[in-house]
Amino acid sequence: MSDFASDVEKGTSHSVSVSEILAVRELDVDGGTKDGRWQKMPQKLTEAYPYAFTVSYVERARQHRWRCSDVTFHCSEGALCQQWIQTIREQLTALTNRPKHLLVYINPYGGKQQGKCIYEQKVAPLFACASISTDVIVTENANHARDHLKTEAELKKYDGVVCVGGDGMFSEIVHGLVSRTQRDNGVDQNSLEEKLVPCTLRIGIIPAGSTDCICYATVGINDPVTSALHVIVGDSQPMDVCSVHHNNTFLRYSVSLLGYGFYGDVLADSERKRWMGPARYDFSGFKTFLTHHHYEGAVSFLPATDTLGTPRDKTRCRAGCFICQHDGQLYSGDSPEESKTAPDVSDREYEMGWGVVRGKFLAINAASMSCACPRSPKGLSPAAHLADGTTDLILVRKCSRFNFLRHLLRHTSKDDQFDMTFVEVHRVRRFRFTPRHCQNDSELDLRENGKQLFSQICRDHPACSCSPAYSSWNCDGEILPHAAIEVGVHCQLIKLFARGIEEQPLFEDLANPPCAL
Ligand SMILES: Nc1ncnc2c1ncn2[C@@H]1O[C@H](COP(=O)(O)OP(=O)(O)OP(=O)(O)O)[C@@H](O)[C@H]1O
Ligand SMILES: CCCCCCCCCCCCC/C=C/[C@@H](O)[C@H](CO)NC(=O)CCCCC
Ligand SMILES: [Ca+2]
Repeated sequence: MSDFASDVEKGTSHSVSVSEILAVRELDVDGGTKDGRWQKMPQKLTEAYPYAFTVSYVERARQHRWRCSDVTFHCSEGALCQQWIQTIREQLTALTNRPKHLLVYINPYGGKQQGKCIYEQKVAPLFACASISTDVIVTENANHARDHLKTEAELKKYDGVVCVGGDGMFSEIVHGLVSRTQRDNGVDQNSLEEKLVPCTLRIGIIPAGSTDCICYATVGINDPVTSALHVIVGDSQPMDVCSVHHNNTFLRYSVSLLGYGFYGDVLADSERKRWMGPARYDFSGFKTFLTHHHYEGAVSFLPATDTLGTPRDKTRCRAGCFICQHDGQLYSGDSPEESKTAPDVSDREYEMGWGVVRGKFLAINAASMSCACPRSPKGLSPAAHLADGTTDLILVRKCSRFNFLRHLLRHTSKDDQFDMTFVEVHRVRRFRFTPRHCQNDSELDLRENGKQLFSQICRDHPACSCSPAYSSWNCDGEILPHAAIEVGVHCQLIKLFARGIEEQPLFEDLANPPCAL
């Protein structure tokens, strides 16, 4: 290296894995790069080492953030300099997991309506630097991206799909890709018994929504630059997808939260307040908490008895998760923790391996992943796994407002939100919900009429404390039209440009990172 000098401080060292190099650029003697960028160089240095190249690489910053850093190497011989550039380029080309051509959908109306600006200012320059070419579609209406992917998009041209938006926008991409894959392979989505065919294209999420829990729970932070860098290095994170059915008819897919009662009511109320932006969830959350409605019905579920780990253990799904690497097919040898610590199950019946719980519920939530988000950094089910083929079914029975508030607040602290007598949680592969007052096909009519009747009565009697018969299902931020549903988990049906949350080094001193090459 005697023919080289780097612009990194003398005496420090810095190693970068090739897999985290983003690009290498040749510099002109005057500091300009071939792609038009310009860099100031000390005159003494350029005299002794007139040839130079710059390596852009991933640098880790605080709280799971990734940043793009540059280091420039100066060289006295042009041929040697070219050799280095050539060798690094060859190494980068050999990384076959990296995308070269991407299809990008931008929702200009998600979150704070910053999607377009976030993409153009923070993401597009990074993709260009890494020589990734893109076809960009700014959506014109809801379901534009879904329908384009389902029917028109020439998927063979691409190495992945990127969505700029929130969980709802991601859900559109999932619906488009999964439906297209099943259609191309002749698989009937309506049958819960059918094994769905996994999607080959990976999906990248550039967070620009209101909750962005899928990004947060797979990367550890909602930061567009970090997510773009995970796309560039070609990360891959498999994810479970739930299919939701009603009367043997497919309704929707869910990757994060399926919530009836509290989260369904929050969503139904918040949809009318989209103009408020992300704050609509705080407003509707508070309002729904005050209404304190409960809903009666029966939940049947097929417990995942053959997996290692339970919803109450302290292990967390992190990058390279051992449990997810085995598709959730591991058997621990111990009896499941839930059978040791199950709360009052007096009204539960076991039939053919299925459990049944009947009662009045404030919330019925199924979390296929932790659902961690800035509002709740540990999430609805902190020990849930991204890709183990199970979902955590959380049943919150009717309790006092005070106790429900304690339960909700525990989502924001270290305390265990499941350690309460009125809460139970089961790791399941399938479940069904049947609301008490409807068990036939005319459910929807009954529901619509019932809702109208109820809201009329309650408008007439504002102090009324009774609950309506039905809530709605919140399916990743979309309202479902039916209360009675059956749900099955499809293990690792999709893949993201992510790697799961990386463990933080114990003694990280990021204000003073080690640096030199
Ligand atoms: N051009 C568009 N006009 C109107 N709606 C759109 C458009 N493009 C997408 N949508 C819809 O907007 C809805 C919300 O978008 P998105 O998920 O990006 O933001 P959000 O709801 O604010 O965030 P989150 O889902 O994280 O809470 C999605 O369900 C999507 O179908
Ligand atoms: C009174 C104190 C209350 C404190 C409670 C904090 C609990 C927060 C848990 C948040 C869980 C989010 C689950 C993710 C759901 C997403 O699929 C969906 C679409 O983006 N978002 C919501 O439904 C938005 C849901 C927003 C709920 C508030
Ligand atoms: Ca899961």
